[in-house]
Amino acid sequence: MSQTTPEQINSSSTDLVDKNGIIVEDLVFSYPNQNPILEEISLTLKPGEQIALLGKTGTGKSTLMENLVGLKQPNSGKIWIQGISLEQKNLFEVRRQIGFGFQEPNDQLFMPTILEDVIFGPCNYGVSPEEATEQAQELLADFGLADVTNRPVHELSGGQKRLAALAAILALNPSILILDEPTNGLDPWWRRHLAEILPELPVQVLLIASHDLNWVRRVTQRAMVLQQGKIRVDMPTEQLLQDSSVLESCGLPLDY
Ligand SMILES: Nc1ncnc2c1ncn2[C@@H]1O[C@H](COP(=O)(O)OP(=O)(O)OP(=O)(O)O)[C@@H](O)[C@H]1O
Repeated sequence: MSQTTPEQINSSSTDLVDKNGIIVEDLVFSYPNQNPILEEISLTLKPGEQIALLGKTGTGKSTLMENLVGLKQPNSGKIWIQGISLEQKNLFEVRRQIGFGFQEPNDQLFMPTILEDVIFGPCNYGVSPEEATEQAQELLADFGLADVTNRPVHELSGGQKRLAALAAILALNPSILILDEPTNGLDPWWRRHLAEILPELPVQVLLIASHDLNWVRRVTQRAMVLQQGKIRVDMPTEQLLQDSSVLESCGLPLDY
């Protein structure tokens, strides 16, 4: 069991280490002047789990993930990340734990070059520029981007931007990794390589939203399907992908 942080000691009695991983209780979220897109969602993602978040286009996967990382505020409900209640006063500490990959890398890369993007987070958390630069260059080389580290972001391909965004996330050594459609724009070699490296990362919880069902099968053991505001299916990924009737009923035909 990990050590209790000062935030946990100072927080209410419910913010205890037994809420490690991700815990969501009765989360409701709606966009302004709309019916809730997420309705009383409760879930527990335990340390050690690798989970797929599936669902038809527009069901709210990105919205749920953005709630989990504090980018959107639920109408009601509670979220704990690694035992820390997700609320304004804890946001800096919680965000330190989480790596979040946006569906659109352009939403993430905001510095003139990808090298600056990758060193931004570590420097923000106190790593020296020299150390951050050395680590960033290694990470970018690992992602096949050594030749473009100083090129303006807008000159990179879609796949290169996605890999650079992933390098920027991993530079912070997150304990929770949440990725929104991480294979979009990647060629088969990189899709396979990601399938190999993601499960080996030293993260406690890996949560991936994807429409790439066969890829998800290689990376996750548990799959949740979001449908009409609720988690309708929560079962082993392999079992779900062998059950065409459940997949069809969730609007997720395997062959397309
Ligand atoms: N800023 C916003 N304001 C109003 N509605 C929004 C906003 N962002 C998303 N939505 C709506 O919320 C719903 C859920 O969107 P979301 O992007 O979370 O779905 P998704 O499951 O991630 O979809 P996809 O599989 O296409 O990525 C959609 O109907 C979308 O149009």
